[in-house]
Amino acid sequence: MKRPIIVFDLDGTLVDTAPDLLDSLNHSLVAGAMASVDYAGFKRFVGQGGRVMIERAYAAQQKALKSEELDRLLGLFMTHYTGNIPGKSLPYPGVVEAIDRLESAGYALAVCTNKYEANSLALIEALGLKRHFSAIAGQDTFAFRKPDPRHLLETIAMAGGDPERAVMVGDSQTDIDTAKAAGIPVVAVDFGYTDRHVREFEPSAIISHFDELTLGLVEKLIAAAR
Ligand SMILES: O=C(O)COP(=O)(O)O
Ligand SMILES: [Mg+2]
Repeated sequence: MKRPIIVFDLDGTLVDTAPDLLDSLNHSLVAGAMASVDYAGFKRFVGQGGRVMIERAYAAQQKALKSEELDRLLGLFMTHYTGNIPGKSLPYPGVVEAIDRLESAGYALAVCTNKYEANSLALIEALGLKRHFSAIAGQDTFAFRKPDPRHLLETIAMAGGDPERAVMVGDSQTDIDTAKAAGIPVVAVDFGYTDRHVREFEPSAIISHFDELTLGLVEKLIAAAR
């Protein structure tokens, strides 16, 4: 029997990875003779993985970027980021308790992220959370990635979850658009990485702390979606 499932985004939702992503982004930008970026810039550039983050930083500084140079800088970013895992990254307050609560109630848990799969696995493992997740799918796990709804639907399938009893939890427009396109209710956290408030993207619900991700809320969202 397929299980009800909660699918989490990773960066900015389950784990506050900003300090490490920002350090690695700036490490690669400085190597490309670019100005480094601050947290506000980072929040605009993150969301589609390292390659797009570097491309967006160049575009914001109106600098041309050849594809070989992008490959080189992405390599530097990846080596720096991967070698530093878990760095300063920590789960957001209440994540561990929410995981326990949902698991005890019979929900399968999964991660659907635009981070690379290897980095996602290494980070979740280093934080001691891997055993809780039935599937961890990154941007390179399938041939498509968020906002393509198949990334979410295939993650649910990989985890043995029931798409009719599924909820996505995310921090960005990408997550909200993905879930809506998949016909799955979506809870937005309002503390993640987006330069516009998540309410503008009209998620099914908004929470400001994982304590608010109650069984009552997910049951209500699943019932309303059927
Ligand atoms: O690292 C990124 O760019 C995005 O990662 P996320 O999908 O887990 O938010
Ligand atoms: Mg995110």
